[in-house]
Amino acid sequence: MRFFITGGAGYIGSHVVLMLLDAGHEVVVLDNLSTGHRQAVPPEARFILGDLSNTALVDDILSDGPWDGIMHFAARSLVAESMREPFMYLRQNVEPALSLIELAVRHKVPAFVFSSTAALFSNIDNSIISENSPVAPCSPYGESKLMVERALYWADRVHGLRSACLRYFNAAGADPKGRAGEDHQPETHLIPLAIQTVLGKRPSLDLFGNDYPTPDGSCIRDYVHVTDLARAHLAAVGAIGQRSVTYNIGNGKGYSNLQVVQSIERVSGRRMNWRWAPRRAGDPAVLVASSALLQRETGWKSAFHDLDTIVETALAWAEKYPDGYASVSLKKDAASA
Ligand SMILES: NC(=O)c1ccc[n+]([C@@H]2O[C@H](COP(=O)([O-])OP(=O)(O)OC[C@H]3O[C@@H](n4cnc5c(N)ncnc54)[C@H](O)[C@@H]3O)[C@@H](O)[C@H]2O)c1
Ligand SMILES: O=c1ccn([C@@H]2O[C@H](COP(=O)(O)OP(=O)(O)O[C@H]3O[C@H](CO)[C@H](O)[C@H](O)[C@H]3O)[C@@H](O)[C@H]2O)c(=O)[nH]1
Repeated sequence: MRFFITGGAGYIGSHVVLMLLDAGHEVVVLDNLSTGHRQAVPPEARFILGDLSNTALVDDILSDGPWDGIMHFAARSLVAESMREPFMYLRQNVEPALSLIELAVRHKVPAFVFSSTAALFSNIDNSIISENSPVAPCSPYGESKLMVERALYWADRVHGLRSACLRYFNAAGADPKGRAGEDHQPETHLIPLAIQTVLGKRPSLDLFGNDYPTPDGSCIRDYVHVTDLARAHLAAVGAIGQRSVTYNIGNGKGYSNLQVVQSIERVSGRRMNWRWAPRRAGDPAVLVASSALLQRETGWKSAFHDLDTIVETALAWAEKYPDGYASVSLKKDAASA
């Protein structure tokens, strides 16, 4: 099969690219490298440096069909940043996505897979979140993803574009073979920051908020291994067929921010300095997924069930590449692309 991947040089996109290539598929990646890394895209994939908002470029790429699907990862994706820059988030996450959806319709692409998010939910009653739970984003980031989900709904109703909206809960971990990992500059995610702290690359870690309605007062998140997440993309393409689908993707188990610190200390065998800090704007207290629908309809099951096994892979990658992708050399044939 042949896929067009936006944001394939990013954390989740690069793991999906690896999985598609491993399965023998053909992949074309468009990425502006704003938060991604050229080294994250293997030479077996075609890499195009460019911005999604360049509609002429995207039109040109899609003209070179036929395609079996588009996977759209490229976005701004930081909850806290979106609370400071709401219009930038709404504009940059929604406008290029609308153009891409229109082009997918025009070029008759049979499947559109969209990176949606748990940030669609406020979850005020701290329940397990299913696809039928009420959506109520706590941040402009979550709102921007909801807008794109709605655009995809209308693209299906009016034009028959079939899509999969995959609502990832918290992606974590690294490729078990060590070929890709998480490297954001600057890093804002809890697990990589805590790993950098335990490895002595940061003096200490702030945990945002100890007054949430949870057992230890810190937020609870559902961490799903990035390779399990990648597998869900292949499963979703298989499920699309004659209809559009929406799936929540997590492990169904929540870990508090404090438990994340404890897991990293346990797995690494080292202690880290951390302290409580004020709440971070835009954070719901508890986000835990029910992925029962995805499991029932596609047979998907996570291979990494508990946080320690997820953390092990993230720690292994961080130890192998202490400066992230800056420590990874660009393969010779990729450098010329
Ligand atoms: N990381 C998570 O836990 C998580 C959870 C839920 C949803 N998501 C969503 O999954 C997707 C991937 O997240 P990630 O963590 O891999 O992020 P990331 O920042 O690592 O990857 C995004 C990639 O898109 C590229 N990009 C951004 N804007 C672009 C543009 N205008 N044109 C071309 N390329 C562009 C970046 O350079 C980067 O390579 C995002 O849409 C994000 O909102 C992530
Ligand atoms: O230094 C830090 C960083 C984070 N946190 C806390 O750790 C938890 C997880 O935060 P992350 O920044 O690691 O992840 P988010 O839950 O904010 O967001 C991630 O998962 C979401 C879905 O749940 C989104 O889609 C988003 O793109 C993705 O970055 C939050 O309570 C946050 O406040 C800290 O306490 N200290």
